[in-house]
Amino acid sequence: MTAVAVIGAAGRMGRATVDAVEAAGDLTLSASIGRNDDLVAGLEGADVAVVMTGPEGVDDIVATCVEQGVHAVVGTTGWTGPGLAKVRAALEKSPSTGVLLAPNFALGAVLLMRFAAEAAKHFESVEVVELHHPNKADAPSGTARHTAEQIAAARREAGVGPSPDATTASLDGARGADVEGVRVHSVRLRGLVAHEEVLLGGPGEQLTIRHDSFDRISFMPGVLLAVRQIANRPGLVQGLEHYL
Ligand SMILES: NC(=O)c1ccc[n+]([C@@H]2O[C@H](COP(=O)([O-])OP(=O)(O)OC[C@H]3O[C@@H](n4cnc5c(N)ncnc54)[C@H](O)[C@@H]3O)[C@@H](O)[C@H]2O)c1
Ligand SMILES: O=C(O)C1=N[C@H](C(=O)O)CCC1
Repeated sequence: MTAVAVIGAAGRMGRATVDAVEAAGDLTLSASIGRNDDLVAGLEGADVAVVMTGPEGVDDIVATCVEQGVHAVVGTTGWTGPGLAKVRAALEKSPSTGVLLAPNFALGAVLLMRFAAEAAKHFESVEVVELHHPNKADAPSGTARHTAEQIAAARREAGVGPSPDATTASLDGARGADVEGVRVHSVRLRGLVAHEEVLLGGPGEQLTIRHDSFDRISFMPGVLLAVRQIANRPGLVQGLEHYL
């Protein structure tokens, strides 16, 4: 049995993860850890931690997991740069521990990113639109950022130039955020869960690739897959696509 601690257990994703772990015959829930709980005590006896907190302080949480020798499956988005350096430093001292940073655990979203990177080599224009519930803390979504990065890398490798754009925006933000030269637009709307569209344009045609998570249950097969595999994947891995 793999013992799993869920960090951020009282949140939307944390609750779904606790239910999924409890329903899995080969996993046991060793701790449900909330904001005011002692993290180190909560990690005692855990093989894997699933981190589903907000972005604030998540670098310290993941570094603590690594220091305790507990593999970390991290769903939290909206943190990059210096935070990641902290995690890398912890991993240097504990190289057999695994950390997976997965901006999206839904299989369909992982496939959307793969298809979008392939398609973006063949179209002049590409932009990303992400649409989420209004309680989301960060923008752009981690998925949209990861999608745009993969699109940018594929276009660079294929020698495709920037998307044509003669517009001068008269208001800041009108053209969205620029992620490695790819425009990313963030919508926050009551009623939504997590959705993304990649719009690709060429002369006389458009291809739209869209993924919808209507329920957080959509993320759970990916979370469980990661929990089951992470012991065999030491070091830092970014993106669930590397586990598929
Ligand atoms: N990777 C994915 O597939 C995926 C899917 C959905 C959401 N997310 C991301 O997961 C994160 C959580 O989303 P949510 O909708 O569940 O948010 P949420 O606000 O509902 O839940 C976050 C929870 O974390 C708790 N928390 C904050 N700091 C903590 C700490 N130091 N220790 C323990 N608990 C702490 C909060 O009290 C809250 O209960 C976000 O970053 C979101 O973008 C990722
Ligand atoms: O609900 C959220 O918050 C989500 N966040 C992730 C992201 O930022 O990409 C994945 C989808 C849901």
